[in-house]
Amino acid sequence: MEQNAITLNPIKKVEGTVNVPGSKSLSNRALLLAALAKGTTTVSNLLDSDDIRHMLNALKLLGVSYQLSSDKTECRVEGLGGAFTHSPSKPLFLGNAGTAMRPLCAALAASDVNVELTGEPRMEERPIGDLVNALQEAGADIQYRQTAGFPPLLVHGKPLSGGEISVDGSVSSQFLTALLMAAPLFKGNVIINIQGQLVSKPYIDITLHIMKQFGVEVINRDYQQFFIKAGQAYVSPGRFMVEGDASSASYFLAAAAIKGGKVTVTGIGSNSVQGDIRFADVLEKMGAKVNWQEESISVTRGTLTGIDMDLNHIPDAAMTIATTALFADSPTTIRNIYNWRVKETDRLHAMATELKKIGAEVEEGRDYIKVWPLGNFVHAAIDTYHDHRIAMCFSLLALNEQPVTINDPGCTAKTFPDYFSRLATICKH
Ligand SMILES: O=C(O)C1=C[C@@H](OP(=O)(O)O)[C@@H](O)[C@H](O)C1
Ligand SMILES: C=C(OP(=O)(O)O)C(=O)O
Repeated sequence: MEQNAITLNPIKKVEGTVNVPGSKSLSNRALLLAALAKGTTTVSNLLDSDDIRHMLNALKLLGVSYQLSSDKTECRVEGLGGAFTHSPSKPLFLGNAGTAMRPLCAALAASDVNVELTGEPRMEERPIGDLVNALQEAGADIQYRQTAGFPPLLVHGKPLSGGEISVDGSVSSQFLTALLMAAPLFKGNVIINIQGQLVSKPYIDITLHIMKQFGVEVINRDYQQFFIKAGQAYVSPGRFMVEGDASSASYFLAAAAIKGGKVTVTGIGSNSVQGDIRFADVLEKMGAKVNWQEESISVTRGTLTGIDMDLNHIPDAAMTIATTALFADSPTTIRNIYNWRVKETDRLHAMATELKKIGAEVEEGRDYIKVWPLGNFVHAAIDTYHDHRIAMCFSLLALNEQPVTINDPGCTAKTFPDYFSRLATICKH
């Protein structure tokens, strides 16, 4: 259900500290590996949001036992000690959570279960064919319920023997992540060869990092080939602490770069395994002052200058640059972001459309966006296309002299349900 629009009044200054909620990428990976591991895992600082709820609901239907704390940020998962064994009584509804759909598809294909994977209408437009092809090459039985290459899927899981498989990495890194996380369920050695140019590469580092925490080693041959030796199994690390979400941090850091005051985000810092912390380097390049601590990042304002950069390595946080660019003194070009088009919405088109509404000059290319600085903002109602990041990026427009209206602000529930109230804690009007 859509929420009423909110209007943010012009913000004069931002100042303060925000503790960002747990990382979506780490929360869903941790829950899945905890379910497959031997032993009990306590996942701490779990994100409480729609994407995580979909993973938790799916695990419950798959017969995984867990206890969730009353504030839903800690989960004690009883590991199965191997593949799933229980076929759910109804389809697993995974909303629009790529980090649930893709990894569950691979893990279930290698488990002795029959299951249907469904999602929101947009999920039925988000590609999964490259992952299904790779799994079918490994002997998996997966069928498309409606349209070839897209969910919903019927997975007739069975033990898979392993061997050499290839996956195209040029649409989403989540396909490779899914194969890597499922590989220890295969009986033999697994060799994964990458075809095409691997996108969103740092998310693979998150995957390898967490697999290691759960006791599985992957040999990474320069992101071209991955080798997972047979006989490895996930073992609970006891407790897994989820770091703060680096993409969620980007909005507060950008606000400081535009109109600080000093803003500090805690729960994430120089120690992070998430590629999206490199967003702070981009802000620095634009002219903001960035201070790194092991568990926090602080930003203060600078005179912002436009940049021309390939931001394929930070696809989610790169959206924040597209609205920050309005406040710079020269144009900004964000390159190599074709896969913005296959996420929560066609983000390249949506960003360009909404930026134009507030009077900005924008060029939308096949795989890039160019944004010119804006002097006179026009008050507009921003459509959010069920995309949490559009809502959060465009909230930054209130750092000018005009208000901004955000339609359906509740869409931030995908990864950051209380985003607007946390933003309010650092705003001075
Ligand atoms: O593996 C992950 O946790 C993610 C990978 C990225 O997707 P792509 O690999 O599809 O770019 C990112 O956009 C998404 O929000 C989370
Ligand atoms: C692309 C995103 O989500 P998903 O995990 O569904 O791919 C995102 O959070 O920006």
